[in-house]
Parts: sequence; structure tokens; C-alpha cells
Amino acid sequence: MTTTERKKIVFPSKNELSEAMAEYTANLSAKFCAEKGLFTVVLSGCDLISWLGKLLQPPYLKSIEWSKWHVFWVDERVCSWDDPNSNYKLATDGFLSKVPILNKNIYAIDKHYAADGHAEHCAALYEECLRNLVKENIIPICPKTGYPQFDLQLQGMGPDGHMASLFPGHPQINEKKKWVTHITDSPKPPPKRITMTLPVINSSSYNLMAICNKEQAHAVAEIMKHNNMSLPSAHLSAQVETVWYLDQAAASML
Ligand SMILES: O=C1O[C@H](COP(=O)(O)O)[C@@H](O)[C@H](O)[C@H]1O
Repeated sequence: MTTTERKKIVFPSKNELSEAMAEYTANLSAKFCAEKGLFTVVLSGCDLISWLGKLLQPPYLKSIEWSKWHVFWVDERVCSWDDPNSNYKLATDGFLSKVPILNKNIYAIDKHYAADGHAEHCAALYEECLRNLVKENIIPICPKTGYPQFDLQLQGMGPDGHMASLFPGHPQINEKKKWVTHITDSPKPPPKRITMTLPVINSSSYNLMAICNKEQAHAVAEIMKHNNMSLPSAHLSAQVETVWYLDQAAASML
């Protein structure tokens, strides 16, 4: 089953949205840890990490089985791990360093090729890492799509409608062969990035898109009201549930 239906929930503010996102993530963590003994969660960058801060508070900090988490990035900037642009650094400083997730279960971009700016190598190595985890039965292959099936992906959207590092008018959105691809001319800096491809994103069991800003309101309306498929985020779907969490500002043009 692939659900193309977009479930939408509008929250009064960022605070309520963050609380709901924490609860959603914690519930899925409990479900998947009970069912299969692990939870694969894919992070994006930018604002999302600060919203995940609620997971660092009670009851989640103690109740979540952090040692069963396996953490990935839907996209990453090709730069050194300690560069302020790095999604890995953002997540590590703001979230991962504050919870007892095992280091070996955190799957970052290759440190050296990233620091040297080799986008294509970084994408190939990240895909190889995913393929190895499939062999080790950490990530299953989705029987319906044939791509790796993560439990939960947490997405964000830019004002131009991009998600991950899939930008409007750029060819990466059409990639079907690779699991991870690269871009060297991203319209949003930095230009070199790697990104999971759309079939991998949409093979996820659950996809949660969280948006909290009026800058994104126009793109939200283009997608929700006009189904404008030229915006990459309009293509987001999932195998079980696709849910869009918006604050009032992001939903202001609906
Ligand atoms: O550049 C990126 O932007 C998107 C959207 O971020 P947002 O803060 O505008 O929601 C993000 O999801 C992605 O991971 C990041 O690399």
C-alpha cells in the first residue's frame, strides 16, 4: 500500500507542533522497537532539529529505547563535519549528543570525502552503507517498491517547495536507479549536497513533513490547494502514512 493521501494537521504554534512531532516519533519508536527490536529514523536538517528538542524532555528522554535507534540523514551538505552548514553537526549538537544513541548506529556522510568536497563519492558511499545495512537486516527492502524501507522520515520544506536536497527544476527528483544521488549546483547554499532519491523517501513506512513559517505558506498552498507537482514536496508519500504538520503561519494561505 502506498498512501498518496496527505493527512494535514494545523497547530496553533511551533510549540504544539513540536510536542505532537515528539509524541508521533516516540509512538512509532515504541511500535517498531516492540515489533522488530529496532527503529530506523531519517532526519533532515535546518529547523527540524530544534523542534525535536521535545524528545530531550520528560517523558521521552527516559521512555524511548534510544539504544535501538538507527539514525540516517535524508540529505547532507558536502562539507566538513564541523562546518556550521553540516546537517550532521546540527543534529549532533542539538539532539544526538544529548541522548544515548549508540555511535555505531549513527550513519553520517563519509567524513573525509565530505571535507574534501567529493559529492559524487559521498553519495555512492552513503548508498553503499545503506546496501550493507540491507544485507545485515537493519533496513528491509520494501516488497512493493524494491527500495529500502525506513520506519520514519522527518522532512522539512523550503520556501521554494524543495524537500531533502530535491529542488524544483533540478533533475535529481527524477532519479529512479540510485538510492542516493548528489547535486553540485543547489540553489540553496551550500551548492554540493547528497540526497536520498524520491523512491527511497516514498518507500518509508511513515513520512512526517513539518513546516512552521510564513515563508513556506505559498508553497504549502500550491501543494495542498493546487496540487502543483512542479514542487518536489508535492511528491511526498509513504507506505503507511504521510502526515503534514503545519503551524498557523505555514497554513495561512490555505
Ligand atoms: O537545505 C535544506 O532544507 C530543507 C528544508 O529546511 P527548512 O528548515 O526550510 O524546513 C531541509 O529539510 C533539508 O534537510 C536541508 O538540507
